[in-house]
Amino acid sequence: MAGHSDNVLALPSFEGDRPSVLIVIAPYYGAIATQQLASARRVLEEAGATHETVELPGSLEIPTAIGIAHRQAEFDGYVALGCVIRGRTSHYDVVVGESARALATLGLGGACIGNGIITVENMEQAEERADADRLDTAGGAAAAALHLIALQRAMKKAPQGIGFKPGSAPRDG
Ligand SMILES: Nc1c(NC[C@H](O)[C@H](O)[C@H](O)CO)[nH]c(=O)[nH]c1=O
Ligand SMILES: CC(=O)[C@@H](O)COP(=O)(O)O
Repeated sequence: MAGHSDNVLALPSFEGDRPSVLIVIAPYYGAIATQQLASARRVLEEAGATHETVELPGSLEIPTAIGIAHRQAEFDGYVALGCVIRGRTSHYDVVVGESARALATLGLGGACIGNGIITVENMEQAEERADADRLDTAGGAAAAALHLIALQRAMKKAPQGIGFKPGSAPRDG
């Protein structure tokens, strides 16, 4: 199960061209991170993807790490895993908001990223979302990355037009 969805998509198949995925995790809460990693790896392996894992101190560093890997390595996609639990100050809003915004910006820039950063009010909510037999948000994030990789590959194979697109020629005058 991935989150609250009642209509989870089937994993894409890659027909021999195995995607390579980098898992970027901030194991801020150890037991939660262990569950997230196991679930994300299970989903990636079910789809035939290869994977590597890097760790960062906190979720705020995850987008920067993915940006570095996207510029300097050859991964097809990325799974961001972390757990942010609200404290007594506004720092929660910074970590949650900025990590989500930065990941979305990287995605719009062409990185295939599944965002599995858990953002919750308390540990009970975190445990429910990290549990592969309950909400399994890490598995859902791995699946999301795989779907984006499959989409990117399908689009690259789509026939490209030659010259101008109909109706796009510059108009006189
Ligand atoms: N409070 C949590 C953090 N805070 C640390 C930040 O993510 C970051 O590492 C720090 O501000 C230095 O840049 N990180 C989490 O992943 N989860 C938290 O609950
Ligand atoms: C998400 C956080 O940064 C938070 O856990 C830090 O706690 P606090 O806001 O009490 O400093």
